[in-house]
Amino acid sequence: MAEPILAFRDVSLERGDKKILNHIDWTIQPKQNWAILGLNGAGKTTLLKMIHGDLWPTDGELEVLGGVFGHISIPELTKRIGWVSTALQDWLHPGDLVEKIVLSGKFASIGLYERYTQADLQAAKEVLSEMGGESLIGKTYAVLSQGERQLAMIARAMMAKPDLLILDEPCNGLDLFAREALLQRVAKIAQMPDSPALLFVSHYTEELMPCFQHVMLLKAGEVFAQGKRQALLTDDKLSEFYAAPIQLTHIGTDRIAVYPQ
Ligand SMILES: Nc1ncnc2c1ncn2[C@@H]1O[C@H](COP(=O)(O)OP(=O)(O)OP(=O)(O)O)[C@@H](O)[C@H]1O
Repeated sequence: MAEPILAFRDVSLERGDKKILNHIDWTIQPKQNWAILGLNGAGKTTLLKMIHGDLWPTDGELEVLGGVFGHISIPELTKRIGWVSTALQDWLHPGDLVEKIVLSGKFASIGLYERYTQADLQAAKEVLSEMGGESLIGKTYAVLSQGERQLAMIARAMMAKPDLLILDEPCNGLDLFAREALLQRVAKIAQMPDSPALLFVSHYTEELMPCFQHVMLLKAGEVFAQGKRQALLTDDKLSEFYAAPIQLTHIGTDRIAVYPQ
């Protein structure tokens, strides 16, 4: 059997006397795309930082892209992981051209410090166009809308041809239509023949596109439930998860929205 994209084996993380993540057992198999839902403070960002090698387990074993922490080079690992989050945007240089920001993804750098060729720059423009951002070529990052910035971030992540693409609340700050466009883009990436494994973190069930067939419900640092979306995105399971009465609305045939009752 092919090696998993990642495997948490009884992983915990403590800071002082606080258990931030508690006995996490979770495996992503190749060709699976996962979504993580959890309330504020559930531990989602901490979990992602662990996958990216920014935080290490205090207990248990963590394997990512075929390497077990403690036996792999973290800088080599992070080159294989694309990361899209609005937090990352604060680090970018707003005066840079969008295509150069996309190209920087190849070198996993903020700004361009490595030598690059015109062919590299052309490849960055092609990735940007492939992601639906052709009209952004030649613009500086500073003038882009939030939706356009997120698209550029996705192109930047894809530039490195990652094996795993983490989308950490990528719809933050997007209007209804920009959000839907971004979600459709994510669904298209999932359909690409050489698509990376996708890991999508959100607070909102309506953002979980059908390409996310697997879901983890994370609650207070523990896996409340994990598995196929049909089993988890239900009225009963989600009201138990949120410990509150909810109203669940179907959107089309395969998406749902949830509101407090
Ligand atoms: N270094 C740390 N020391 C102590 N507590 C921490 C540390 N880092 C995170 N925490 C706590 O761990 C919990 C989980 O934080 P985390 O940021 O992972 O949650 P989250 O699910 O991403 O939340 P949000 O949806 O609000 O972004 C929070 O209660 C947070 O205060």
